Amino acid sequence: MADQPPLRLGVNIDHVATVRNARGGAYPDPLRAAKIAEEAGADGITAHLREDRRHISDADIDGLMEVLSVPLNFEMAATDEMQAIALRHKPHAVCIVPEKREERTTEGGLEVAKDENRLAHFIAPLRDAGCRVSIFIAADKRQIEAANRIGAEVIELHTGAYCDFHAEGHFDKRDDELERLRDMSAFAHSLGLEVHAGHGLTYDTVAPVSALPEVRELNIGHFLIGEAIFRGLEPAIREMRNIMDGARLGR
Ligand SMILES: CC(=O)[C@@H](O)[C@H](O)COP(=O)(O)O
Ligand SMILES: NCC(=O)COP(=O)(O)O
Repeated sequence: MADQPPLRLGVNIDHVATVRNARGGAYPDPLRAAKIAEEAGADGITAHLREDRRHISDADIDGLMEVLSVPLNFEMAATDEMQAIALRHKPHAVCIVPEKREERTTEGGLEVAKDENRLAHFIAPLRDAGCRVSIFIAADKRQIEAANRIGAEVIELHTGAYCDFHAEGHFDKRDDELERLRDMSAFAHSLGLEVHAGHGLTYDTVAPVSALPEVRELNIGHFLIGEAIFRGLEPAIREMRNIMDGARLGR
């Protein structure tokens, strides 16, 4: 275990903006949260500029590009509007995610296999602009193969079902999902893809995913922002970092 490559933590600050937008003001500031996350050991910051701007705003992305000392992973839907914003900023990374206005949070992964030709043309200029392109998908062989064919360098496996089964106490189904994540991360790695994972991860669910040898980065947000209410953002992130590192080292 000890010779595994380091596991990066991307802290998603979307839901600092959710709290800010609840009152329509400027507090709490997602940029301040991002700087605290940097101090706490985040290897990157993730922000999802949704079409409906329910949390992260265009100004937040402008500000993050100005103030961050760690890479920005810009999550976006595969739309012309978002592509233009990404090409204007040229963030370190873009992650293409599915989006439905009526959803409460990201449901499922991007259906790459049904939209290969359009997505291949959509991500090409992003890669040409130097952005590392990631595709947010379910742990599904067909989607992984399609993501590889369209030229993505990275896939991010959706861990929502694994986390939900854990929270609901359906531990057999949880373990089946974890097995799927294990198999599909190894399969994606065998194709030469870099493997990330995220969505719904908590202190109780992060260790087994951290121990998957091919996983290089975890993106975690909602739980950390919630936990920050009780213990502060820096301690919340440091605890997540400790659990990830311990699992990686087989402790
Ligand atoms: C793609 C993903 O899993 C997260 O970035 C998630 O999108 C956070 O934003 P929402 O909670 O608005 O879905
Ligand atoms: N891509 C996953 C992410 O950025 C954070 O998801 P969550 O921890 O907020 O569910």
